[in-house]
Amino acid sequence: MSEPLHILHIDDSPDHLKIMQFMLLKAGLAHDLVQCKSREEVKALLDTSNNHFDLVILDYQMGDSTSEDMLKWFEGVPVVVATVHEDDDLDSQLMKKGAADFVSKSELSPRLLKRIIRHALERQCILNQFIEESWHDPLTGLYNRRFAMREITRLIVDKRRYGRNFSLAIIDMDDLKSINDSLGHLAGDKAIKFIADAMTTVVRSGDIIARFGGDEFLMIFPNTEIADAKTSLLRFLAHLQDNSLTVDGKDYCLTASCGLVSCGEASLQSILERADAKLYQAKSACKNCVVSE
Ligand SMILES: Nc1nc2c(ncn2[C@@H]2O[C@H](COP(=O)(O)OP(=O)(O)OP(=O)(O)O)[C@@H](O)[C@H]2O)c(=O)[nH]1
Repeated sequence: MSEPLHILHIDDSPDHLKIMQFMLLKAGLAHDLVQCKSREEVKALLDTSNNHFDLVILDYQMGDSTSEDMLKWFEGVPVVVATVHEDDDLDSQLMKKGAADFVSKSELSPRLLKRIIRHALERQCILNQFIEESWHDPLTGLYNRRFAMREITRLIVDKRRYGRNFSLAIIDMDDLKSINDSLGHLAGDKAIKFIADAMTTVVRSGDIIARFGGDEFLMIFPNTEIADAKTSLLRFLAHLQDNSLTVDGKDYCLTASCGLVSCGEASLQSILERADAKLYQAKSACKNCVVSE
């Protein structure tokens, strides 16, 4: 647990805001505290700044409605729900919806608060490790297809909201089957890893590389026009030409084919279909090339 902790406390009662401030002080955890009185204040805070919080303490009853919907607003951050309700089922109901813990305001003490915060942070740390692993491909260490789909969907929303263009390429290794057949499956795995490392070497920070499946990869270029994305892909192919894979003391030159598209107002499905069509052209032409729209 790295301190000071950045804690966001949300409660519509001025008294409870003061009590929580006091409890946190007495709990003796080094922290800085941001407090919000309404969901509008929270929204504005999350929209306008680059705030990252380590922990959120959320009042269950906000005005006439409950704050259950707000549990989704803090992905990857533990949310402890505090309430005056004495409902035996409410805690498990809230945990199922993503709350890290639940505390009754009438039972709250600095000691209990400190324990709840520590446990919530430790559990979140373990959970985040699992989440991180679930986004990665074990062979290459690259992001996996599931992560890539989520990122593309996020970029499509960004494009609609802010007009930011992005480019995307599907990359398919050339002739992996013949490597598998002649050198064995382990050498094929080594070749896949070699291609993945080459991609990692040439991309700019901020670009996203994922293993799409088998010997196919995705390169996603946020805020990038197609000409710049093409330059990165050509750099990648040149890197493959200049560096060879060594298996049993022999060097092998690997190549790949790339289908590149610019992603304007389009759906995930149509972006992938268009990129796949360009990849097909690259494979049909001569392989070891980039075909773009
Ligand atoms: N070693 C290894 N091989 C894989 C893996 N995933 C898929 N493959 C193999 O990769 C090959 C991909 O075949 P294709 O893409 O159809 O053919 P290719 O030989 O790469 O030829 P082109 O794509 O036409 O250049 C198949 O033989 C798969 O069995 C993997 O994780 N490891």
